[in-house]
Amino acid sequence: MTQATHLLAIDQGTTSTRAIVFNGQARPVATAQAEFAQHYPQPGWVEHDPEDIWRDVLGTAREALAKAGLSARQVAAIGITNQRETAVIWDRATGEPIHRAIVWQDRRTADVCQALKSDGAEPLVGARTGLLIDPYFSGTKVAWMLDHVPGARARAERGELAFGTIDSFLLWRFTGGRVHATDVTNAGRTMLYDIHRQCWDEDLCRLLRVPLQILPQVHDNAHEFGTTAPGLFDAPIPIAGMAGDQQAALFGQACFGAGEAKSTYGTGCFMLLNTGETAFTSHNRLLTTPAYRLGGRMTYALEGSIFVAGAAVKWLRDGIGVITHARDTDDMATQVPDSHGVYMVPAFAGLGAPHWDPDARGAIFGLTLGSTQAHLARAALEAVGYQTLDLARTMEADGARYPAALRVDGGMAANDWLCQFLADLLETTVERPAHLETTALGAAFFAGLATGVWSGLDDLAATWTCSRRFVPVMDAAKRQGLVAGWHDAVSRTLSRPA
Ligand SMILES: Nc1ncnc2c1ncn2[C@@H]1O[C@H](COP(=O)(O)OP(=O)(O)O)[C@@H](O)[C@H]1O
Ligand SMILES: O=P(O)(O)OC[C@H](O)CO
Repeated sequence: MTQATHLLAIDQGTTSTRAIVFNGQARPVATAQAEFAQHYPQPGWVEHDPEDIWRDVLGTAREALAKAGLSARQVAAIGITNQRETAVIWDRATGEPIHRAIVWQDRRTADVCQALKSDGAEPLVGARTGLLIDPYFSGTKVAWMLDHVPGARARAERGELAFGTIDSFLLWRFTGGRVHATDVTNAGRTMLYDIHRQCWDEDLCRLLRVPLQILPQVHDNAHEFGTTAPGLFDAPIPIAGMAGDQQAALFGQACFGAGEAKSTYGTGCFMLLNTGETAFTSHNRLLTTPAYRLGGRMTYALEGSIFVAGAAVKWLRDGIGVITHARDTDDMATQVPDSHGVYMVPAFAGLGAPHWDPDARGAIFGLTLGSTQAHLARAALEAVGYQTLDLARTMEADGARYPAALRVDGGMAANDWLCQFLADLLETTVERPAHLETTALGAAFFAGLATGVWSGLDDLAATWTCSRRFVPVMDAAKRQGLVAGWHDAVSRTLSRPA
């Protein structure tokens, strides 16, 4: 009999989908990737076509297995990790989405959120979910679809529709419509899930006008969720790991101890600090979120969420054509001694932590006739550093035990200039692992734990290796000057005074 020793991780991100095959030593052996279309039907709206996502997930999964020369029989399990909060509603009978997915960056429900805040709902939402009221989270997006797709609310109340974040939609498709489930980390981003009692919250469902019958079942991250339907692969594969991408990255970075943190630089940037079994409450507008649940035991994290990191670089490439490749920014930032006083505040999708200003919009300050493309590129990278610094300082202000070294990952962490700038600004060591695909690795870890490929966290921690450490070298006066300029730029970007 063929031994199943490999794991297939699906990383369904905001701009691309990756499938990576890992061997039993947690080394990637084959990767397939596909970028997909972003839809911006109105300013501030962002949508994805769930059919594009499913096509790419299946396509990249098959391609990665083929590249690895593996049969599905040699795969112990699939682990799914996903862009979080993005909401899909589909018909249970046909599996067809009733609307394009509303993406986490989408701001269309800003007014609904403002009304909820004005009605004084924020303390209840905070106490139950660990979140703030913001269009970022799934709940108001779900209600929007039920209200705007003709007949949807009535169908939802009759039990004909299912809601899920991307993980849940993919699980439904992988299992041929047999399983409607999610995991605690994705449920924890809906604004409908009580992260302390660990169940859907009826009061919040009523408040947000989301019928309970459309919600998925919620499980641990390492769990036998289901098995792939016949015909998808040359043999059925169990789906045994599921987690939101930021929590998967924390797990893939082996940040298992309280006080360990990582920052992931993809489309956005998300810094998560493991706080152990304590759900740490922020007094400075950070989020409390499930980090992972194993064997029914929850580990929590404190999270700082920045909506635009790599997205600013993508905008330089696709929006205004200043660069050809994202990686060009590394050389361009090095070519100039500084940003020439240019600051970019990338509030393209409002501002996340610690400002939570959905109405702020992006701005570039300090342009002169001497400003060049290189200055713009450098300002975009610098903005990512400054925003990370704001998160780190906010965590400190909350009294959270902050790590001695910050582990970084995500596509943008390949940028050496950015990693050095982060070390300089944060005045801390920045550690970059040998494999930047820690999000996918985290999903593989969960799937491997559920199926016995790995026996416990010690096994996983032993696989983590650092490829490069960046240590701070910038002098204090320079740093303080730069940071003061950033705070001035942010204060001029906020839609209301800070
Ligand atoms: N070398 C680089 N320097 C700067 N930005 C980069 C680099 N490589 C990738 N990026 C940016 O990182 C993002 C891709 O990272 P990825 O982790 O794949 O994102 P996601 O999972 O959100 O789709 C893109 O927005 C891209 O512009
Ligand atoms: O696509 P990413 O990797 O930037 O992640 C998106 C986040 O999960 C949104 O909360």
